[in-house]
Amino acid sequence: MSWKASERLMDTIRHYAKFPATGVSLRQMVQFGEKPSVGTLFRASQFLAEELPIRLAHRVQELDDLPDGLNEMPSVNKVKEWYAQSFEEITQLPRPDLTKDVRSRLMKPGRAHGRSMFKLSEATPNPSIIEGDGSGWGGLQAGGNGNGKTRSYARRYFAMVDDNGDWPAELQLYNQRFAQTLHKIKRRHDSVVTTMAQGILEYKRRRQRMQIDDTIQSFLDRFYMSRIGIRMLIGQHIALTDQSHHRDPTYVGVICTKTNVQDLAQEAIENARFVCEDHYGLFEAPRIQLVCNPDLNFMYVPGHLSHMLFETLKNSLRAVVETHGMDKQEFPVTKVIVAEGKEDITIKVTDEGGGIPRSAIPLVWTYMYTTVDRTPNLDPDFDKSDFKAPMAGFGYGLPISRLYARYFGGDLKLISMEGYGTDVYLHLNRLSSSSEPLQ
Ligand SMILES: Nc1ncnc2c1ncn2[C@@H]1O[C@H](COP(=O)(O)OP(=O)(O)OP(=O)(O)O)[C@@H](O)[C@H]1O
Repeated sequence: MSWKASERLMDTIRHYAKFPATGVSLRQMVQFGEKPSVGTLFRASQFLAEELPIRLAHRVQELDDLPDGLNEMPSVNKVKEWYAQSFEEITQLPRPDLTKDVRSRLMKPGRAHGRSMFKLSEATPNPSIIEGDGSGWGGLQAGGNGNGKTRSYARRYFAMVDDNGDWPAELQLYNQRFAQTLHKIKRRHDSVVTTMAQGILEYKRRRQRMQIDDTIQSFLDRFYMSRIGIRMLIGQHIALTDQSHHRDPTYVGVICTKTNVQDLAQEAIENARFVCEDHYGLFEAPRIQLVCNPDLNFMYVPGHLSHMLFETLKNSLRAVVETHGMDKQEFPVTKVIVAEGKEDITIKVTDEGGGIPRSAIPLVWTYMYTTVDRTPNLDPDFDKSDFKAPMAGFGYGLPISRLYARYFGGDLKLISMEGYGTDVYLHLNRLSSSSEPLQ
């Protein structure tokens, strides 16, 4: 790798890291509707052009400050450079000069077409931003065309703007270029989880540690949670910008306003059983029974839900096969029960896979805890797609799934009866107005 962060860039990063991140709720993310206008997208780009560097800067700083030599591990450094490089790409992207007229149109609220708008909570005001330079851009950027003065109106994620009349071509062009940059960044960060895992392995080997301590555990929780948020905002923005092909009208970006739980659960069951058959060379994987109202729909990110279900089901199937023996004719059936409440949709996965000893329960939430004998090779290409995983092996399945659940205000809980089986409760918050958890 030839790219290296300069001291000047690191200074800018340290400056951005002083600002708090601004949370965005699922509800705010869907306010764009199916096809946002050029002006509305441009406003979102303005917000992200500041918000993403702030979030990236926090991570660079935190990676830099990791204790006990963890910050010196080659893979940890590699991840840090990716964050710094992405920071630079966003902050250096040339921005269009806006005429006074365009600026005021961008500031004028538009009308929602025939539908009532959700009431929006204000974004966290940024104390370091001074009102009034009129450039239409916030003033955080030290490089690029930032002129040193600042204003605050751009610090809002969703704002429907006045769309009467055409927007100048530069706006559209900028939106496209911004989305392309985000796309490149998203790809760069595809293998962050495995590369960080590699970094932790390097550290464990160097320090001869069996487990990671609480500081590192909570760092990883924060780090991966932040990654989910960054990828959510990036993925959402790319999907909203790309309006070239006809999309399902129930989708707003990567959010589906009518995520059908039964369909998704059925698909996750099939995938987990397939992986299980493949891994153990079974003619037929243990069966899984699904109890779910077929009409149950709610607003969620299908990709996240698939991931959580697939991970927990895989764990159950593995436990069932390993407890009862691979050559067993008939395995006990794992049950998936979906309950619909006003607040939560809860999915319970009940298996008869022998459970987990009580002393090991806290460990299942730690990164790198697994009962797989040999952790598979950490192939950097392994998680090129966000939601693919082998049968088992890194000890990331449960902690990462819990982060996905918590990201939108839900949770993941596990209760075991050692000697019998395990119940996993996946709570999904259906109100979805909770803001992102930011540390
Ligand atoms: N349903 C279950 N029954 C019994 N043990 C389980 C169950 N779910 C998880 N475990 C235990 O918890 C450990 C950690 O699970 P986790 O999903 O985090 O990692 P993993 O499955 O080992 O690897 P991967 O990162 O590929 O998911 C497993 O290795 C297993 O020992």
